[in-house]
Amino acid sequence: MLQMCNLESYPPVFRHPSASPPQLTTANSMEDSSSSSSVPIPVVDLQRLSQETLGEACKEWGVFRLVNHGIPASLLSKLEEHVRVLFSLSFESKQALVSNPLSYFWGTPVLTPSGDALRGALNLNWLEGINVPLSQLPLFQSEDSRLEDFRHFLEEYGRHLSRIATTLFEAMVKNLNLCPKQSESSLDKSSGFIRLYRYPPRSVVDEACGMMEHTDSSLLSIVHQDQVGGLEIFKDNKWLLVNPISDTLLVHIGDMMQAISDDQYRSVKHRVSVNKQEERVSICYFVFPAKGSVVRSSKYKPFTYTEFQQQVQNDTKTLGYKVGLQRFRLNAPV
Ligand SMILES: O=C(O)CCC(=O)C(=O)O
Ligand SMILES: [Fe+2]
Repeated sequence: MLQMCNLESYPPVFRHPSASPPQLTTANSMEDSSSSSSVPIPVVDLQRLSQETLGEACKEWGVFRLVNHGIPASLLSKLEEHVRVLFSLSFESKQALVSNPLSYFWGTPVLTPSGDALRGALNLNWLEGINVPLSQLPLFQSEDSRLEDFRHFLEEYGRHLSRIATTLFEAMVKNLNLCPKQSESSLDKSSGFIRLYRYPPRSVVDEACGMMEHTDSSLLSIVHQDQVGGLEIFKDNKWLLVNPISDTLLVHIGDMMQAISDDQYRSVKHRVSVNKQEERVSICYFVFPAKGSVVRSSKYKPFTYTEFQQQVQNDTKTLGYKVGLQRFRLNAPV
């Protein structure tokens, strides 16, 4: 039986009883897909930043939990509440209300630079999302007072995320002994965007996939997930469940950070599984290098983020998935 409570809020393609997300697959026979509930993901304290903990987390894991991040718990809970209310509106209302520069999408997390969904030929990701380019958020106007409040909370949350990303990035630059100029030219605060996601429940399929496995193209990604959980990371040939801990953010190293660290830091592979009973909501932030600045690395050919993004889009269109950094690796097998 379909457990979605508010059926008309879901995109039509998810409502049909026979519609199915793909199942979570195992990448190879060595891989154990069973998830563990007590994964010792490293914890980084933003108020007392330890270079040693940070460096180890980025090198060994490519992901860490962030505590003492300075975001008031009340802001996060109000924002999460607004996200739930917004997603619970009818599909048609969301299409009408979520307008430029925001965009509403479903079935894929890959968007074109103008915010249109880029669905690969292959698999439907069991999610809907709202894309929020932070630098353009002040342009978003709505007569609806709920959306005005929502914009206000997003702006406040965006300011915190930009502060956190800058602090972490500067610490990473130090940790990697990169020249300090790298810090100015590499993290472009105005590139930051927020993705709000809702993953509908799906009871008829075991191990249903909400978001296919991938690495983020960003420098850094900062994730807040609700208490439902479902995010999994790939480590030592195993998929590990990242159980939610309230008031704790999750920071992922992205592809751009892996490149500028000369592969010392790991862009962590992750995915999202679908809960059988409850919908899941997450609020994710991504930040990038300035589009035109050249990413230099001893491991990759020099490239700009624009070129990287273009390649990801082409691969998604033609192959159905992202190849990523491998496309730019020096001496990559042809
Ligand atoms: O929903 C989540 O927790 C993760 C989303 C994600 O991995 C992404 O948008 O790249
Ligand atoms: Fe991701």
